This record gives sequence, structure tokens and C-alpha cells, in this order.
Amino acid sequence: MSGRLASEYPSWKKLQQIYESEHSKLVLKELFAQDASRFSKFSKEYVAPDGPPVTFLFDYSKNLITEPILNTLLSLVKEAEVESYRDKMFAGEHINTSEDRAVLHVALRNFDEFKISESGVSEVSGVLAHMKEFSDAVRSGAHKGYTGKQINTIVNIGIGGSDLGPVMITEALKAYSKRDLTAHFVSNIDGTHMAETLRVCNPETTLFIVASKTFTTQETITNAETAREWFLAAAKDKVHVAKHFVALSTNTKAVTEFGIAKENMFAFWDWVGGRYSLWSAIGLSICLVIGYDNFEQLLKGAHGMDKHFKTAPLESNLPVLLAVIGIWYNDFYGSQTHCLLPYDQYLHKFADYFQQGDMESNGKTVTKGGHRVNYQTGPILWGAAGTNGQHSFYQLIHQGTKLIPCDFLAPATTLNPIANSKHHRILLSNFFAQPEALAFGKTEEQVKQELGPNASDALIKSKVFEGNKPSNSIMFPKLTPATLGALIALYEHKIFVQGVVWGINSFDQMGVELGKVLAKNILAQLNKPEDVKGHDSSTTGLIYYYQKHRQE
Ligand SMILES: O=P(O)(O)OC[C@H]1O[C@@H](O)[C@@H](O)[C@@H](O)[C@@H]1O
Repeated sequence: MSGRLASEYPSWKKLQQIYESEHSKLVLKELFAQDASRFSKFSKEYVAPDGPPVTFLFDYSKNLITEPILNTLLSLVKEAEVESYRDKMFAGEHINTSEDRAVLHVALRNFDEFKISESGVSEVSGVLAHMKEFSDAVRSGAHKGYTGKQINTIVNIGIGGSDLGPVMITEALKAYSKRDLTAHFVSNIDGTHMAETLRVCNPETTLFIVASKTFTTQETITNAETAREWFLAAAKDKVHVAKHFVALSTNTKAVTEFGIAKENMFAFWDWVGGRYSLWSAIGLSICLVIGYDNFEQLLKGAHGMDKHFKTAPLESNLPVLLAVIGIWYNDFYGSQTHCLLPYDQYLHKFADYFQQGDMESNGKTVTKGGHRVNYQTGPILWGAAGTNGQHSFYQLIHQGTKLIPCDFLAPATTLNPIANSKHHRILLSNFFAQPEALAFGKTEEQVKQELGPNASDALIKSKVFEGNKPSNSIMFPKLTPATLGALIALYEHKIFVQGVVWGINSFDQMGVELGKVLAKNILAQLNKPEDVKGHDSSTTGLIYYYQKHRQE
């Protein structure tokens, strides 16, 4: 975040040399054979410094690294002054320079421990108290709808960071949820999303949560207006809106203009980035689904990781280790993508969530100093819950031509021990087997032995697994709210470290703006062919086709 080009650091140059001279010799099978203590050298157990008990094992031994490589990667972190930028973030300095803002999602889960002087920080506990009071009232049935019935359905209307976090967490912590409260999340402007949701809602028992940091996002405002119209068609009187609509936003003026009273608004501040906002008022739907106490556990779990990130030395700092291993593949091996593979059905939205978290943060081509980078920045992030991916895209990871580093995550104990935990043992045997197969593969010799003397050469070759595919494994005792909080914070800080090394601003998102502006302009031209002006022939042709075929 210094704005310097990463390629100028001495360690970067050294890493390039190491890669060129050594990468063909970095063979996991040999690295493990040569060193019986490789696992203990390259794994760490995280234990939360305080707060709710959180622990997990981070095993990074199946990576194409040696101690000298790791040390050089850590020198890179030092040269990029990651520690100093980390301290600036925690101190509330305006490290989001293009927007002149602090980056303080850590202040949302701080419980007054780190001293941070930025306006709004002292209001965090008041908003949490408001969230507790409101979510308790809805969950207990004290807050009633306009006909006196209890609320049994919530609809969160938001997109991007105002949707993905709540969706991911409410799925991940479903085991802790109030089962008689149904939660829907409407994000897409496509009317189908709202129409299909309203079809199963009853206006008397539904609470709409309009979640938008800016309260100007076209999708969210349009969806909220449609929801209000639908509600008023039944409730008739606007006075009833107060019981059925709340807003989560930084923009009091726009919220009031929309018709939501100030007391039904849950505030947050411009130093909370959209993709880092689930810890803020944007988490209200999470509180409603899992209860405030569980939400607080989530925050405290994240706070424990914040403390670890802030104080642990680089060589045992887990977000730093995760970040530099990612940089090694992204910038030296030329890996384009990174795969997140939770072996836990509850975490089936984890990769979707970090797709925004990572790609919107580090998908940048210029440094903070305005220089075009001459190296790769953020990876393409993707993934799915195991074992589903194994029956779909793992083929390419095992035998395709691309190197795809993977993170495997799994709980030792399932929250659903059905059939005597038989399912979980099978699930975990896959969680253990896949990284092993990726790393060690299967040689031609082994295949020949298996197939016998009559097998054709082509068949033998098709069954060979080259191996040497790297992965991290993260295993935790059980998926609890605090554990989930710590895991999310781990990845958030990984993104931070990588952004600082690459010299980019991880906290703006200028890239989403152009499309928004163009769409507004085109919306005004859709009525008549003669209005369609100023486009290339392809765009004009597409709009004409629409105009010819639409039926409204
Ligand atoms: O919460 P609001 O302001 O509606 O923004 C929703 C989303 O909009 C997008 O354009 C991005 O900027 C995201 O970072 C953001 O999370």
C-alpha cells in the first residue's frame, strides 16, 4: 500500500531467481521424503488469544516451498512495510487514499480494546445495542406486524457486500438459527428474484430489511420500492411501513426520503467497506436469524484473529503466511486462480463470499502511486463445497494443464452426526485424500502395476497423476460462530497483506462504476430506436434486437 511496485523490492528479485533456478526441483514427494519434520515445520495451531475459545490447525506443508523460500517471502513482507501499514489500519489512518477514508472493519468487533480515534467508532456499541434490542423483539414476538401477528419472515434487500456476507453467514450458521423464522435475500434487479420471493411471503408477517451502505444502489432501491408497493397494496396505510421496513445504511437523508423513520435505521460509517460490512449494521439479518449472542460470538472470534494479526511475529502470523504462499503461486508460478474448498455443507457460500472479498479488493492494475503494475495482482477466486466439486471440476485440478492452489477447510466434528457420523467420516476421508492425491499423484509405474501387462500405453498415460499440486488444509474442531468469525478475519487480513505487497489500494472499487454509468445512459434510450445513440454497432444491434422482440 506504499504505492511502490512490488517488483522493485530486492526480495521480489530474489524470489524470481529462486523460482527460475529451483522450481523444477521443488517436488513435494521429495521434500516430504527428505524431511521427516516437514509437517511440524510447516503447520501451526491457532489458539485465540482471548475471548470465546477458537482453535484450528493450519497445515501449509503441502506447498512448493522450503524454509529459504518462505524466509524470502517474509522479507518481501518486511520490505513492503506490511507491519507499518497494518498498524496504520488499526490506528484509523486514511489508508484508503483514493477515497480518503479509514479502513476500520476491525473497529466493529473491537469491544473498545484497541484505541481508535475516528469519528463514528464511539457509536459502534450503541448500534450493537440497537441491533440486540430489535432482533430480540422480533425473535421473541414482542415486535408485531400491522395486524398484530408475529413476524415469521424476513427479506433482506441488498446487493454485493450488503447481501453476500449475510447470505454466507446465515447459511454457515443455520444450525444456530431460529427455525421458525424464514430468511430470504433479494439482490438481483431481475424482477424474478423479487417476484419469486414475494410469492411465498405474507405482508402481515414479513419484515423487509433494506441494506445499502450508500442507499443509492439502483438494484436495491428499485427492489425496496417494489416491496413497499406490494406491502402497501395489502396494508393500505403508509403508517404501517414503520413496523415492516427497516434500513441499514450510512445515508440518513436518503433513508428518510425513502420513508423509513430514523428510529428504524441502523447506522454505520464510511470507513466500513461494503465487502467488509457483515460485522456492522449490515449484520442485522444475521442477528435476526441466529440471535444477537451468536452474532457477538462471531464478532469476538474475528477480534481474536485481529489481535493475532496485529501482534504475532511474521513467521507465525497466519494471515501473513497465507498471503505470501498465495503470492508465490500468483506471481512466480503464474497461477491465475485460487480455489476455496470447504468440506462442510454449511460453508457452501464461503467461496462466493470471498469472490467479492478478494476480487473486488485486489482486482487492480495501478498502484496507489498511480503506476501500472508489471506483475499479477489479485487471483481469480472460486470454489465449491466438498465433495460436490470432486464430481465436477476437480478433474482439471488433478490432471489439467493449470496449476491451481487450493485451500481445504473442514470441521473435525459435524453438527449433524446422522447415521452415527458415518457421513462425516466419509466426508473427511475425502478431505484428507484430495490434498494427498494432489500432492503425491500416481506414477506411471503404479498405474502399470494396477492395470497389468496388457494395458495400452495410452490408457496408462491417461491414468497417471503428475501430483505436485499445492494446497493448504485448515481443520477446526467444530463450526461455531466464533470459529467462523476467526476464519473470515484470517482471509480478510490475507487480502490486506497481499494488497500492501502489490502496492495497490484494496479498499476502493472504481472498476464497478463504468458499467453503472453506461447502464443508466442506455436505460434512457430503450424506448424508441431513434433514441439509441452513441454506441458501437454491436451494442446498437443488440438494443435494436431487444426493441423488435420485446413484449411488455
Ligand atoms: O451497500 P451498497 O451501497 O448498496 O453497495 C452495494 C455494492 O455495490 C457495488 O457497486 C460495490 O461497490 C460493492 O462494494 C457494494 O457492496
